[in-house]
Amino acid sequence: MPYLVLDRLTKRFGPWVAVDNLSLTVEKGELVSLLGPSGCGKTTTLQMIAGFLDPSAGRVTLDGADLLARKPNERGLGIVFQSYALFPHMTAAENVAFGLEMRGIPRADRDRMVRDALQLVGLGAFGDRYPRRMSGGQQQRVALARAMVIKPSLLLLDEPLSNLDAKMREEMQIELRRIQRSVGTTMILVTHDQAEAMALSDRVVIMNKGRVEQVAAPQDAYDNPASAFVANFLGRTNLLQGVVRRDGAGRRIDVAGTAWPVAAELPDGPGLLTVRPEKVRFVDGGRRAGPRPGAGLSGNPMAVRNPHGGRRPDGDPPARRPNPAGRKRAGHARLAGGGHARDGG
Ligand SMILES: Nc1ncnc2c1ncn2[C@@H]1O[C@H](COP(=O)(O)OP(=O)(O)OP(=O)(O)O)[C@@H](O)[C@H]1O
Repeated sequence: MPYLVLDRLTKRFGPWVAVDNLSLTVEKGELVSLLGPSGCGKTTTLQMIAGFLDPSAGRVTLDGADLLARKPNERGLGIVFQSYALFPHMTAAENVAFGLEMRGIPRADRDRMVRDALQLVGLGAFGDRYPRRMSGGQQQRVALARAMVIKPSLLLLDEPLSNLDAKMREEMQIELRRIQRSVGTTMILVTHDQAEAMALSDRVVIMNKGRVEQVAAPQDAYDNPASAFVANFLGRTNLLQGVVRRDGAGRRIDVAGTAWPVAAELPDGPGLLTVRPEKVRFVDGGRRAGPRPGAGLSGNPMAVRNPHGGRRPDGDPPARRPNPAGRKRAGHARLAGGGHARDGG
């Protein structure tokens, strides 16, 4: 049974639907990111899990129990926000200890737990330091220690690294992943940063206008985007219009006279071929013109979606190696490079 289940979760603010029928399951120990542009409903989803917002419809269960029936402070969740929200008049250790005190944990246990938590986030020597004398990254580590010290059944992270400079953010990403792996805490991370989600997550939930576009492992979402939105949102791509149909060799998409193999489930009709710029190699009449000897239009993560129909069903990935021979292949490279590529060759 999945550990966390969001079942058709919906949040309306008046007529505005911020989260629309969102369903998701998360396994114990997973780190899943909610990723999407500003306003797509990531924080609203997190706040419904945390209990700060009541859903308009839907259910949330954690380890089989109905989470919505519990008050926020009875849910056993850890939460880390973008702003570290530390008490400025308390040392790092006192900040971490605060939640334990509230829970009535005896002093001796508390001291040991605080020490362990600060150690876990690499701040073993900083217990006596006040927040104002710590860097942003260190303050966020204290906030993380404070959330982890209660051994939460689920840790919710809302843009926790977005206040940090680029270098610190990268360090903290590595640190967060290390901590998550070593402790095995189930985590939901809200971020609008594609690279962060790709680097940290077991799976990403790509959201758009309150709805889920795709749930997949990061590389899979990049290689096999379920929609044009996902293809565009995760890195750069060229979207080429074509027509999906079946011919003697199987199902293909015809783009400007060249047929490319695609997943068998795609419906007939208009479709989009996505070609990542880094997968394009140029050739000239079969002679080498690109960086790799003998390479034509190579690689090729590409996915297709019928823009007027449903999404590509999960299952067979798109064909890996389109192989129209010789000049035809070169023609394709020119089409992609000359017509659409922003970074081709
Ligand atoms: N209290 C509220 N009242 C009315 N509308 C709201 C309220 N809270 C959020 N919204 C709207 O719901 C939508 C989703 O907001 P949400 O904060 O969940 O987006 P987000 O994906 O987290 O965006 P960001 O990355 O900018 O934080 C937005 O259009 C927002 O304006």
